[in-house]
Amino acid sequence: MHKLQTKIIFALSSVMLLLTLVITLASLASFRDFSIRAATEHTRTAAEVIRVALTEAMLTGTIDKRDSLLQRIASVNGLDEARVIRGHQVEQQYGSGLLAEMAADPIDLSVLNSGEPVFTLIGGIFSPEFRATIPYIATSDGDVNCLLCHSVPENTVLGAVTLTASIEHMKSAAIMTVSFLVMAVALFAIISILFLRRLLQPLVMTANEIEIAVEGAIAGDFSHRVESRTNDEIGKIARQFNALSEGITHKLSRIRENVVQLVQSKPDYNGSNLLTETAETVSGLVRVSRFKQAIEEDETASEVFLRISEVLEQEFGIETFSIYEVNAQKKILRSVMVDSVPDAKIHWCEQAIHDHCTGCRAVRTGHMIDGSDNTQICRSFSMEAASQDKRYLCLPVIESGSVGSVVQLVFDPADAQRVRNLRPMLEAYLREAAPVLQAKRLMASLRESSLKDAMTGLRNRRFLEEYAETLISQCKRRKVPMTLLMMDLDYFKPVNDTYGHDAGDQVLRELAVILQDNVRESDLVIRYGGEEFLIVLLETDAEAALLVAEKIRSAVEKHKFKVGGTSLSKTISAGLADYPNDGQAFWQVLKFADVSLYAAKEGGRNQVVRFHKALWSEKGDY
Ligand SMILES: Nc1nc2c(ncn2[C@@H]2O[C@H](COP(=O)(O)OP(=O)(O)OP(=O)(O)O)[C@@H](O)[C@H]2O)c(=O)[nH]1
Repeated sequence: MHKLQTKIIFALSSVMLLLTLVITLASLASFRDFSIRAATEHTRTAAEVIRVALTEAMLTGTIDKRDSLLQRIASVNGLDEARVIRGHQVEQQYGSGLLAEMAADPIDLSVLNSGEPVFTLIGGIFSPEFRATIPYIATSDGDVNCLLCHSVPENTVLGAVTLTASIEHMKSAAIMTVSFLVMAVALFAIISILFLRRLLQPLVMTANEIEIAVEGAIAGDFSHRVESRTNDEIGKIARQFNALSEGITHKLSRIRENVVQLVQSKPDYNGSNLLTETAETVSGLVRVSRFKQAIEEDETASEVFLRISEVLEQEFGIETFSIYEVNAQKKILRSVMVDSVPDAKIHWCEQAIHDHCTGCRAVRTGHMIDGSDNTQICRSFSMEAASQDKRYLCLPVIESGSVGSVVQLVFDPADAQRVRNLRPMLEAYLREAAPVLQAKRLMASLRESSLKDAMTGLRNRRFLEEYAETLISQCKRRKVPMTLLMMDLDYFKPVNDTYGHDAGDQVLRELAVILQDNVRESDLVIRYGGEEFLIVLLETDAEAALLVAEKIRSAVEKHKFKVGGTSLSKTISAGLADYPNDGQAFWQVLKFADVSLYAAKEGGRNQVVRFHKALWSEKGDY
């Protein structure tokens, strides 16, 4: 049975039981009282009858026969015993009389002494009897003057009569009445309980349905409805509960739709808690928004990649992954992160994708590649990883319609479902990252181009201004030399004058290639001015730099510059100075290289001059 119903019926039964008990006790008490009163009256009457009979016997002289008189009276219905005892005065006047007429017990004695009647119940609860011991008091009033026969003062206790009467019939009547009352109360209780059960049924059923519906709601299922059975408050509760459930479902559905739009993928809520899942997705989106704010404030694309790697590791618990950056122009793919290690070698894919980014299926198709069931989907997935039964999921990061980077998750088959579940949220992160990465890359390339000379593709003077101090401090820290080579084409003005400015530009472009080809990749070739070039030879002392300068001079001398339809020979002059021998400050060494170049021009051009103190001493300290 249901708890509420049990409680109410138990309470009602208890009340009924208590009521029965009270009624029974009250009935018994009143029956007892009634029985005593009736018996008292009955015995008083009998006592009076005996007195009159005894007086009559005395007057008619038949007092000797009083014994049989008393026996006859005692046999009257309702009386069990009638016994007369003599008082002390009568005993003195007439002797002690019959044996039965002597005081038999303490009650007799106390009545004879006090002159007060005693009425009491005897015989126990199962066979109750009423005993009355009533005194006969001498009086001159009334029908007969007692004092005529008894020479005693008025009000003397002449004797007493003890009568016992059975009250068994009263007990039976009481039991009958009480039984009837108990049965009536029990009947009333049964009818009340049945009625109450019927009355409680809708309440209990509604409460049960609400309980089931609330349990469902706690588990995220708001589809349960409660039947409205009555038109009273219970029915109203059911209707209002349904309205509440519908309201929540409606609002939750709207929140869910919005969340679906934000995540751009319908989350799989099957068998899961809708409310908890939605709340978790919203929290996830808040984290995505914070992530977006953080990456927008980051300086470089590398920092953004680092944050993506932190999200993968800390939020999604993925420790094995790759992040690739696509260079669409060169069609190469750079590994920016492998298992949280920046700029690590390609590990989870075949190395070939580095030189051919289209080898990566995600780059080629621009779609997510799910290798959680079949690793053969992408041929570039590392054969070694596949042999270890690793699976993968590659998510392209689309920047303005093309793949800018790829995030590859690598996991065990047992983790496949978990990875599938977190995919929508990860995609939300990547969607936020895409425009930011694009902006960072654009900024980087703008910055790069602002530091480059557009015509020759060499670094420009602005670059030098930015990095000069860094170059010197690097050399100082690593205790390595550095030589600056200042170069200038000889008689370049006539080229412009004779062949035109475009021809002059072509000569400068070809010269830039010659310069670049004759130095190491780590050296810096800078277009310093119009036809003036600076080469920073890192970790190179002046002796070694002299050889490089000579090699360049010779290469320029041998080169045939294509100008218009014809070819042209040109020479170049160079001046060089080194750190730390010639100067300690970058701009000082540069100045000395320039002074040496001037000396080379002065010395007849097409030559290399190494700085020496004499070139500057006339001009004083730098
Ligand atoms: N076509 C072209 N000419 C340039 C550029 N920058 C500077 N020039 C020219 O380079 C010439 C430099 O001439 P000058 O400084 O007189 O020296 P030069 O004729 O090379 O003779 P020396 O340096 O003394 O051997 C000038 O005519 C400039 O106009 C450029 O970007 N393109």
